[in-house]
Amino acid sequence: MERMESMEPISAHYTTAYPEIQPDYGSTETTESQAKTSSPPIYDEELVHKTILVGDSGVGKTSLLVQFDQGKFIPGSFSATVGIGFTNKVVPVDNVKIKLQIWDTAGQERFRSVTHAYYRDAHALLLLYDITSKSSFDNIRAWLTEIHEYAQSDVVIMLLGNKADMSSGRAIRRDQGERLAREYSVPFMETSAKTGVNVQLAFTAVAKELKHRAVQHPNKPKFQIHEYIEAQREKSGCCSYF
Ligand SMILES: Nc1nc2c(ncn2[C@@H]2O[C@H](COP(=O)(O)OP(=O)(O)OP(=O)(O)O)[C@@H](O)[C@H]2O)c(=O)[nH]1
Repeated sequence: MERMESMEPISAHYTTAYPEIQPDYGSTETTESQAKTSSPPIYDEELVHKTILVGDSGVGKTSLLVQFDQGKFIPGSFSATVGIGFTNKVVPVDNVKIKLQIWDTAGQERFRSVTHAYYRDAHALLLLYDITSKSSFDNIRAWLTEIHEYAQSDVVIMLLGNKADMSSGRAIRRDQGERLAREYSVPFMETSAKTGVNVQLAFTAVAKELKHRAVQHPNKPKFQIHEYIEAQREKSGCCSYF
């Protein structure tokens, strides 16, 4: 297996040095005492949620992250990601700051054993396919098998059909993405790293889910990521969920 130290940084604003962050969602003791007093749970803004972008090479993982981080799309020749690196983003949710540490992985097969090692302590995985690439969609099942093998069972998973702006080259209908997402009970939406459609929504929905998991109050209804996405879909008329 390749050693992480030997890998090149993905870009200037990423770093390959990975400080071992062990997020703490709050001890059981705290949750129990909060339940007894019914006091509202307090979100710890120091929490860092490890979020990983995965999917075949070329589906647009780096582009999605650049669009989310910098609000821009850099067209031109495709340069495959080497290794793995992260960028930190703070997402405001309900007046608190959710810290996402977003890892961009290399989709190429030769890096697969390296990226597996990162799944173990991931809190969220954004799994991408390219709506113009049937093979990237067909490979989603294999990705989900790997995720279930290497990631924690309670990891937040979201399926994204990227390059939604390329309607003329579409190979996968939206309802095919919806059906696959329904089969695996994961939220789904189509995104475009080029136009920015649903890019903020994808990360915000994940941040909201992670926040609610961290402060889940026994007397309060569970946050429904599907309903949240549906509400947003009504506004943008663009995405689906399950
Ligand atoms: N039209 C369009 N092109 C996109 C979109 N997202 C990415 N691309 C293009 O697709 C190509 C691959 O994008 P990347 O972001 O490098 O793909 P990746 O998934 O990070 O690839 P690996 O690093 O090899 O895993 C690039 O030429 C991008 O410009 C999109 O939403 N729309």
